[in-house]
Amino acid sequence: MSADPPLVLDIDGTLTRPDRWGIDPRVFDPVRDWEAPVVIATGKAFPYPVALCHFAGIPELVVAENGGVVYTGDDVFFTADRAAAQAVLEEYRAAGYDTGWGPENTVNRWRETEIAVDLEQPIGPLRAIAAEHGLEVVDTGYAYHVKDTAPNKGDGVETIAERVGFDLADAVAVGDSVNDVSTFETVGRSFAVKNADETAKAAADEVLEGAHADGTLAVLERVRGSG
Ligand SMILES: O=C(O)COP(=O)(O)O
Ligand SMILES: [Mg+2]
Repeated sequence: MSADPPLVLDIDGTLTRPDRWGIDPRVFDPVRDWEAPVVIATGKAFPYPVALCHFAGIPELVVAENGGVVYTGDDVFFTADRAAAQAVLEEYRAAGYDTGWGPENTVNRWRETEIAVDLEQPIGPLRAIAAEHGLEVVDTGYAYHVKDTAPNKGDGVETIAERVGFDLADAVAVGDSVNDVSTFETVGRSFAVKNADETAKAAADEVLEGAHADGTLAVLERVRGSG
């Protein structure tokens, strides 16, 4: 029997339940039993994917903060710092807005290279202030990410592949939004779940019939043993 291909999985919209929030519990078993590296590549802050790997019982191979933080299991790489995004937030606040997460939010508490803003907040002034600072705002459908333009998930996945020693051409990625496009461009086979945004759908090799974890689980079943 041939080996499983290396996997690159996004979290929100990809491993989640059809009602958007929370990991679909059905993904834990196939991910834990996967006989190849599984990389979690997310826009969420570093502790979230680390905890997901921990509780799933798999090695911690993590691209967090849209590529701002990369963890190979041995080394942590930071490809941006938070200062510029923090300055954008201060200016956004001075203009009368805020992140929308509340005063003691856990969304940004451990975020080291970018700032996330709730989708309910006005994006116009956020984009304008970010642009003045040379930063971009990425809308994942789950948050606005104020970030340096350089980091992306795909480069992070490449760093992990080099360190762990797998071939990117063999890897399979599943994702749902614009922040997964760089991943899709980096791996051999890419899949967008049905709920994916138009940018992710256009970049993927294939758009799945299943939404959220339904789509992802179907891919896992299909590519298992095909590596
Ligand atoms: O943090 C977000 O906005 C989305 O997270 P994701 O990249 O895991 O989908
Ligand atoms: Mg996502």
